[in-house]
Amino acid sequence: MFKVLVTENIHEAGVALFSAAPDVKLEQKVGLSRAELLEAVADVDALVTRSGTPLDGEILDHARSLRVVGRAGVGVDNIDLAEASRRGVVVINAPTGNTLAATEQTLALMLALVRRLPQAHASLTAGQWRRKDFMGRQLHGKKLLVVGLGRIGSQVSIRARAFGMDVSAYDPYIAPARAEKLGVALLDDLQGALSLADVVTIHVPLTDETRGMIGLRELKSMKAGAYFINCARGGLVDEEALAALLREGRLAGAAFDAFSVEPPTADHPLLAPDLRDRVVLTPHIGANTQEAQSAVAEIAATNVLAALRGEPYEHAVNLPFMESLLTGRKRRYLSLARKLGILAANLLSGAPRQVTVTLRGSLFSDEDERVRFELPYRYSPYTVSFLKGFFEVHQGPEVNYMSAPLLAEDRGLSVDEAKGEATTYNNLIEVRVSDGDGDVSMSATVTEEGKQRVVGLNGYWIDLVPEGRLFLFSNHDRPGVIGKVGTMLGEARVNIANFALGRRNGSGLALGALQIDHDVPVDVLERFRADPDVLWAETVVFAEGI
Ligand SMILES: NC(=O)C1=CN([C@@H]2O[C@H](COP(=O)(O)OP(=O)(O)OC[C@H]3O[C@@H](n4cnc5c(N)ncnc54)[C@H](O)[C@@H]3O)[C@@H](O)[C@H]2O)C=CC1
Ligand SMILES: O=C(O)CCC(=O)C(=O)O
Repeated sequence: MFKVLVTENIHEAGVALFSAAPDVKLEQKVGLSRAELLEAVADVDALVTRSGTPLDGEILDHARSLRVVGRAGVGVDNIDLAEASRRGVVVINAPTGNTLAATEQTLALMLALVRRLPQAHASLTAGQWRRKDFMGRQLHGKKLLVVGLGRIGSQVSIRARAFGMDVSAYDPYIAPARAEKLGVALLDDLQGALSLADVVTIHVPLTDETRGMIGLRELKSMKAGAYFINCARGGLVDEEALAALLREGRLAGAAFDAFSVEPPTADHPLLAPDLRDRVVLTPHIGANTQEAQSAVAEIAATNVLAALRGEPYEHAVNLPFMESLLTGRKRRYLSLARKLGILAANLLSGAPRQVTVTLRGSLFSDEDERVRFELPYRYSPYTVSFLKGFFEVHQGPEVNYMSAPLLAEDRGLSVDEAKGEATTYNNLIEVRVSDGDGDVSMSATVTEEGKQRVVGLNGYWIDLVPEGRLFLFSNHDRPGVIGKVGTMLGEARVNIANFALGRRNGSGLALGALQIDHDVPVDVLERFRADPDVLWAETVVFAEGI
């Protein structure tokens, strides 16, 4: 039975899916204090939230059984993604469900702002009839700047163009072709773009990069008499600076649906009584339509249930890739990369400083492995899998695909990736990892029959099956060493299943790799290491099922 806790009001469409699930025990507790939330999360498998439940490290610490967080909406800035990832908690959002609701709210705010509808309404309902006081501006022919041309920004652009607006956008992360298709001019300089627009609307997520991206400098770059709309997130815009520019009359008006503190306190700069004529403010209701709420709740519930049940699901925001979407062949390489990580962690003597993963061959050239993890962890699945294997040797099996890139970051391990042409093998993964003093290099492939092979180790060509228990050593290439290995293992009653040797011509050194059926006793290993012909020796164990 999965215990699912819903901490906010989500639409009945989502609640019904949980209630109907025979394997779910549903609890809905809305408006919990922090102390109550800490207690309530203790034994839940999944949490479902909207934007009002902050999920930070402390709460995640209390949620010991938590595996999935479902966010019935888009923005996940209320969830500490890194902390969730470190604990192996998958965060799933519902990015498509409320796009049109937020779009329509933006247009509603824009119209309300330029025609001063809330002020006119308030005046009329107060018994006044002041037609000449409510002289507005028309949108037709005006320049609109859309900051963030994603789902909502695109839909806003389409509608603004239908109003006869001249639309441009600032979004360094989208393809120019996309803007072109929308009939939107893509500008690459934010300050310059701001200076041209009559109306600016922002639709970016709140991230470390975007926090405060519209500060005093940016607001001052805006055209005199322009309008600013924020139907995205508080924290993107310096509200204090905006209020000051509105007060000076430099900007004509601002409409906000989201605030840096929600609900905003009475002394919030945009709530100042002298600005009431110039602002339109709504209490974060951009996604509040029946249709959007029903859609996001259903999307979130469906995917949370699938994730709990181990079935394929969509919209995980902190998973570097979906293993189930990779082909069988790619999954063989994924597991091979993890084994290279295990091998490297056993062979490297110091703390890792730098790793380079090079993928060679056509298997790695397509784009279906697009990494969706938050910046700066946009690594290929194979790099992530290598890191997982590497860290699990010393950190234990709880290291997962989400936490592995974070562990690299935490430990100051610099990760580089490269792609290249294949040569001897159709596809090949090469890894070099260094600890500052020395390094370990490996290359590995999967044969046509699907067999994994390590074909290069520290510059030696070798043919090593990375399975079960391995005994690896490097030695002076002199007669008698192989005999000593056989005698030593025989005396310790360790059976040899496979024996691979590599030589580097002219080096006078050789490398041996044996597959063995049992562990080598520690004293036997130490005696072998002490042999003057032996440079180093290690045993490596690959758990079954990797
Ligand atoms: N007021 C409300 O109730 C709602 C607010 N939102 C907010 O709107 C945001 C946008 O939602 P979607 O359009 O669905 O997201 P999206 O992910 O489709 O679009 C975001 C766009 O911002 C761009 N971007 C990221 N960093 C940028 C930067 N530094 N400068 C310029 N562009 C940048 C991205 O490239 C992307 O194209 C959400 O993250 C959420 O915070 C979403 C739904 C409802
Ligand atoms: O879910 C909410 O409470 C608001 C919607 C929103 O801001 C979002 O989806 O990012």
